[in-house]
Amino acid sequence: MTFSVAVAGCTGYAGGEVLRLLLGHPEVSIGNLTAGSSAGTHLGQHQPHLVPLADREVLETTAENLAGHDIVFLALPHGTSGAVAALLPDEVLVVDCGADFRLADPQMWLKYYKSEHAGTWPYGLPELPGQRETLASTRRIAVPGCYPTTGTLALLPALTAGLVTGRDVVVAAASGSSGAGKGLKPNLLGAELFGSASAYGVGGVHRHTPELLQNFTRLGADAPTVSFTPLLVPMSRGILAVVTAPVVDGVTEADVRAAYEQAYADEPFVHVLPAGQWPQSQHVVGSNAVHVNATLDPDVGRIIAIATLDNLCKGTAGGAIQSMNLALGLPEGTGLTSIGVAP
Ligand SMILES: NC(=O)C1=CN([C@@H]2O[C@H](COP(=O)(O)OP(=O)(O)OC[C@H]3O[C@@H](n4cnc5c(N)ncnc54)[C@H](OP(=O)(O)O)[C@@H]3O)[C@@H](O)[C@H]2O)C=CC1
Ligand SMILES: CC(=O)N[C@@H](CCC(=O)OP(=O)(O)O)C(=O)O
Repeated sequence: MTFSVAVAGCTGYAGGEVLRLLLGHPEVSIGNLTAGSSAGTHLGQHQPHLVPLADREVLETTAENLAGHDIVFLALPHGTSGAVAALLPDEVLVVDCGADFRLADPQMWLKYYKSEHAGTWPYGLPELPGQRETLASTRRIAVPGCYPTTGTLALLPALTAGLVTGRDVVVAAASGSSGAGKGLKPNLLGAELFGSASAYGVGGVHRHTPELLQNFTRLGADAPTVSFTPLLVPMSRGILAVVTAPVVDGVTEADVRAAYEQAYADEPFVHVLPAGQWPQSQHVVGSNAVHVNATLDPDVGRIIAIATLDNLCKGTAGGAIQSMNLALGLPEGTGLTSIGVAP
């Protein structure tokens, strides 16, 4: 049996990557494709790389067009998914790539998104303790933001092993421009982007800050604090996060090494690099892999953890399909690869 899938937001970067991966997934068949103002056009005009789907008509995003499928992916702008999801039957597996259902605290939603909170769904990060069991029995999945996935997986072993408390965490993460979606933003025009690196969302205002804190709490931190600064760098895909945090007294380099190797020993997509080798975004492009490494800076008593992933793959569509597989009872890695493209 194959599962039929509809994709809303098929003309965007996230929707396009969902479709690229679904085309290689042996257990699904691709049904209706919908978007917003592009309705009535053909997918090939927007996603020329998805050749087998080039002649598909892009439909309007309505309940009727999304009905009759086993699975619906929503790859729509923030604040759009809630209304669409409300129209879908409970038995349909709905996977939201947007932020609408990620946060548990409505006050945090209001503070960072400045709109009404749509609700909270199971979080699509299987690497969190106990999360595979939760995902296995759900019909609603909130796919994490790309920075929170990277920052959380960078610090997870240190938090779960009790090497850090989760206070005074600093995350600086550089993203490729596809993270911003297809819509042009002033700081993303070609002349400003290429040949230049820049910071944005500075001063604790980026909406992924509460998502990082929510994840750190989930990993055992008591009242965590984080200073998160996103950076835009001239590459199309990829995120590289540098995460530092004070270690508790007595933690050694050997403790750090052991914590990372143990935490990820059985993870299919998270790879701890050999000691002294540091993640590079190029190595995970096109794959669902996360490359991680960590060390101790003894002079300042801080752990330095570095992680990289492809923002459109493990950071969005790949992570979404990994969680989908769990919810469908399929092997978790179906249709996904941990092998990147290099150089
Ligand atoms: N890019 C990334 O790395 C990541 C993105 N995400 C999330 O995925 C979602 C999509 O992001 P992304 O693909 O980057 O964005 P894009 O701007 O590239 O694509 C947006 C998509 O939504 C459609 N759309 C826009 N407005 C509406 C509407 N009112 N009704 C129906 N469809 C609409 C667009 O269709 P049309 O062509 O008709 O305008 C397009 O298909 C966002 O919530 C984003 O946060 C999550 C993690 C990472
Ligand atoms: C470079 C860039 O602009 N990145 C996006 C993050 C994209 C993402 O993963 O997050 P959401 O799903 O929450 O949109 C940003 O900072 O808004």
